[in-house]
Amino acid sequence: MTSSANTGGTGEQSGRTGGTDGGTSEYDVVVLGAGPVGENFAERARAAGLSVAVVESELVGGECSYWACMPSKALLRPVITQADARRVPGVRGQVEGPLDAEAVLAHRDAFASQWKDDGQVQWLDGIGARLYRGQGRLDGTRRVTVTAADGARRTLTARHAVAVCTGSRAVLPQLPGMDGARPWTSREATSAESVPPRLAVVGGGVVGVEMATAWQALGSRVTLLARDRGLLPRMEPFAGELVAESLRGAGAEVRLGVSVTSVHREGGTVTLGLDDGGSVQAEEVLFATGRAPRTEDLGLETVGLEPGGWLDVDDSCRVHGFDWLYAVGDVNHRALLTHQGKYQARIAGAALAARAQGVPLLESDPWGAHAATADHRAVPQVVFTDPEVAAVGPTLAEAEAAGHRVRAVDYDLSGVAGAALFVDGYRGKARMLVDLDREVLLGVTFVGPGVGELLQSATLAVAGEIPVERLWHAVPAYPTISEVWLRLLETYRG
Ligand SMILES: Cc1cc2nc3c(=O)[nH]c(=O)nc-3n(C[C@H](O)[C@H](O)[C@H](O)COP(=O)(O)OP(=O)(O)OC[C@H]3O[C@@H](n4cnc5c(N)ncnc54)[C@H](O)[C@@H]3O)c2cc1C
Ligand SMILES: NC(=O)c1ccc[n+]([C@@H]2O[C@H](COP(=O)([O-])OP(=O)(O)OC[C@H]3O[C@@H](n4cnc5c(N)ncnc54)[C@H](O)[C@@H]3O)[C@@H](O)[C@H]2O)c1
Repeated sequence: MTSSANTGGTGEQSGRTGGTDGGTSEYDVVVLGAGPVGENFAERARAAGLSVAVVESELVGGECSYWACMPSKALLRPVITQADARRVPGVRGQVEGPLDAEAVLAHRDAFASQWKDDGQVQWLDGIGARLYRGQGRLDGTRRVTVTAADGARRTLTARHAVAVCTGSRAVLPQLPGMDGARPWTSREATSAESVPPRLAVVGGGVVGVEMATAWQALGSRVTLLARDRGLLPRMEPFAGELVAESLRGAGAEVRLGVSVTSVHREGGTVTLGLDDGGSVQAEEVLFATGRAPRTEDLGLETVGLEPGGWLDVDDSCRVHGFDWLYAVGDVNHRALLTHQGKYQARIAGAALAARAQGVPLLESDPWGAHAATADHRAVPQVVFTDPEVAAVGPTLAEAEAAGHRVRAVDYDLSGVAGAALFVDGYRGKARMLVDLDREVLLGVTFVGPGVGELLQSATLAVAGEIPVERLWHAVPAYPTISEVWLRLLETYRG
């Protein structure tokens, strides 16, 4: 740790500057990528008194702020509000018309900060981290080069650590015709400025179902094409079933078990060839077919790692085989979620600080301060569709495959007074998984309107390993949707 860092300064020590070679600067920590994860890692390192350089090639705030969480949820919030309101007597008649798409898109633009990062740059400045704009690449042990847009290069060296927080990007399948098809990825789906008359969505994962929900409600005729037998294949099957039913009810076409074999654009129309011999036409096509790590142009080969792959890490998010290289957030493929990446940043930041201070033994046991245990045991996720899906921990199939003796306890949410009051004709389902050997919960899934805000109660139960006997004393308020907890526990206890 440097003395300048302890006073809250940037701790930078500069070498030569000028020309296209901007010289060398030294910091305790160099962070590659200023998405939510890089920002949080930088903040933790600064809080520990370490000097920090952050390198960003696009916008400070990352994918999440401009092309993922923020704009997608700003698009979806009006959709869900309208759908809920239409199910409440006395309100229904007041919200019958279509959404005001122009206003929704403007609301989205505001939540994406008009794709400007001034606010987040100011925040970085406020924590005393130094921002370098440009493409960062590893250049051997503890060295990073930064190439700015004008080609100017400088070198940063790290006394303690380099943290790779470069996130992920959308993957496009290699299909005949893809080159000229100008498909949407999640970036266009979250930032488009007008509503296409018809939108084909390929992929039934989270991006596919959320964007199908948003654009159908904004006025597109959506065809959702999923190659799996159900939507949201990584969640409990009833989640995808209820979301598919609702999308169809909203007017979208949902086709399951079908693969796209070709894509062809002619003028304003794109035609998708399907493996069942059929075809689909639309003005735009979104490929929501998963993510790849942003590691292909990162200089990984200079430290003996393969470019283009996910970076495998231990529970402190340190790359296997290195004592100075961390990989945090999407890029390590543990859980591709903002909140989980930020959690990793808090854990990895604490581990880095302890190591920098020479602490001899880290708290690396499960649930210790330096082990991102929740990544394995308690990852929460909300899918912002209508109905919402909120889940934490493994599904029944995953728990059984992992060898747990488990009982799934199901409850129809329409039987809960708070749910019936929430909207007319409430449709939803809850499942909790009880580990029969320890009598604690392994996982919980809720599907239904308004369940997103219930999820933290389930996360507390799972991460806290609260015994079922004690949960019995956690009395849910009447008449809220959370009374489903009582019903689940009653069902379990018989
Ligand atoms: C449409 C969509 C919706 C989503 N919605 C949600 C949601 O509701 N909730 C949720 O929890 N998660 C959501 N996610 C996932 C979430 O966006 C990611 O998990 C999160 O952005 C990961 O953060 P990160 O910091 O690891 O990476 P990113 O946000 O991808 O940030 C990485 C940063 O690194 C920069 N970078 C990359 N390479 C370099 C380099 N060589 N040099 C310098 N800088 C570099 C990039 O420009 C970027 O700014 C969504 C994803 C998508 C696609
Ligand atoms: N609300 C949220 O928390 C939220 C929202 C959006 C995204 N995310 C995160 O972003 C990540 C990326 O989401 P995603 O939906 O892009 O990926 P995903 O991996 O969740 O889903 C991709 C889907 O595309 C399908 N697929 C892959 N290749 C295909 C092909 N060639 N043809 C047809 N289908 C194909 C897969 O079977 C899968 O169902 C997820 O891990 C998710 O956690 C989170």
